Amino acid sequence: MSSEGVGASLWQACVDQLAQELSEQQFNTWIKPLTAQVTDDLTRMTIFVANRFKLDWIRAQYAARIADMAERLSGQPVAVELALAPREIPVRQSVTVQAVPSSISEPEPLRPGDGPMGMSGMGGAAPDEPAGAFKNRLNPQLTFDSLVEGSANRMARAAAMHVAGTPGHLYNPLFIYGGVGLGKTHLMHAVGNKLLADKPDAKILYLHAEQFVSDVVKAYQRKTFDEFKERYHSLDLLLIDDVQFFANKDRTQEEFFNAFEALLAKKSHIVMTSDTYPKGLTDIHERLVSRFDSGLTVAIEPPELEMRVAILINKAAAESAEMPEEVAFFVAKNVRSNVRELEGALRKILAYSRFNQKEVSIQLAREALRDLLSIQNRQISVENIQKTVADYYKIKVADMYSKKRPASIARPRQIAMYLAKELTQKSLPEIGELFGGRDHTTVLHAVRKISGERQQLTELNQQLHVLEQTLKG
Ligand SMILES: Nc1ncnc2c1ncn2[C@@H]1O[C@H](COP(=O)(O)OP(=O)(O)OP(=O)(O)O)[C@@H](O)[C@H]1O
Repeated sequence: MSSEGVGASLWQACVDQLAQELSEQQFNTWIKPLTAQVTDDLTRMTIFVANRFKLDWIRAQYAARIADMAERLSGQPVAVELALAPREIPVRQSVTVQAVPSSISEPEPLRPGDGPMGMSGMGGAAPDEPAGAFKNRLNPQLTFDSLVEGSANRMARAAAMHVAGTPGHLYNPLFIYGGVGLGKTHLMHAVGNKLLADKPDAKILYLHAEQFVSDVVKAYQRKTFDEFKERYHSLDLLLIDDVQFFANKDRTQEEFFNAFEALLAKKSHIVMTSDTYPKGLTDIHERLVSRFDSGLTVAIEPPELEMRVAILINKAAAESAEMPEEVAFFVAKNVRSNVRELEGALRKILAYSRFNQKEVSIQLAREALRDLLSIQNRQISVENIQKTVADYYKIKVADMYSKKRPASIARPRQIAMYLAKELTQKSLPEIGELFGGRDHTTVLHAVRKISGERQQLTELNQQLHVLEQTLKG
């Protein structure tokens, strides 16, 4: 075992990466106190933890993630063991965690408020948070300043700024919707943080809809509805994330309706997010849906290329790292789905660069992202999209290139064109060529039509999700 040299720098690279991925509070509570020893051949890493409680927590929440990280950085599997720090308890107890793909190893998410959570620190209260203090659950890092503006979020951002500046007036409630990882949560925290900066006494609460459900359940069990009402109805600003989670929860919906009415009556502001626009929500009472829609409803779209580049450059600068523009373009062209994935790619590149002590370049980005790029190269070709879409809608693959125009064929063809634009790097003329030599304007029309309808038609949106998941494997 060695506590210096290449082993130590592997551990340090993991720590650096966790420092970027976790909130400051999570990092300071859980990761900072750890020490580790790594064998010189980098096959085993032993992490020392102060006590059993912490050991269990690290094992459940971080061990597999660290193993995965170490494997990516060193290019070989690293067995991660956890041990009680010898200082406290002399007998060493250890658990072995093998590096496994992160999709499998990712610990079950906790309910917000139960413990530390992901990067944005949603509801992540450390166990030793003082009892009784009013917790607004805002993450101070998620501000307007750190949110890159682009056409994808311009309207939502402007509305959110307005609400933060003059809450209780226009756009109440503000309903923000869009796909995963596009910055809805960030925007909500930004509203809260700005209002808090302007009015430090304002009573603000950010919470995930699931936390509200769990608060209703607790109030039920403990017969504490008066306290519950007191707490929610007295707020100046309620920020509630992912309200689609209220589906089928009648009592929650009733309590939310009451809180909603009480808050609006006293000119408190409500900001909500969801994965779909209000009328697209399923299993939520009509009276609530119509309330959701009674202020301003705005969408956040996936960021376009230039915005993705700007986000990468900004985030790298926030880490005091160099990100040449050509590298940012390379990454932005390859990671197109959402900002969270873009951040993940950036973290991999920076960790890889630090660990290998190499400057960030396209070549380095290619190496750091090789898994991601090989998945893309392997799986998503226009031919693959055509075949998958044809199978899904039960038409012949040949109809993708044919001139036939009945809707039962033309529509799947347009969907396939849309997916080809979304999921591959082909240009419009190239896609047109692969669809039986069609003009690029035909492809552009299809892309615009399907992406517009996707925002309005829940069923189409769901079908596209299924197709995307299938194609991405
Ligand atoms: N325009 C942007 N500028 C900078 N960072 C952004 C931007 N949009 C999103 N992010 C970052 O991307 C990550 C994902 O964003 P966020 O958690 O707000 O997404 P979301 O839309 O709430 O997703 P979900 O529906 O999965 O909760 C966050 O770290 C956020 O800070």
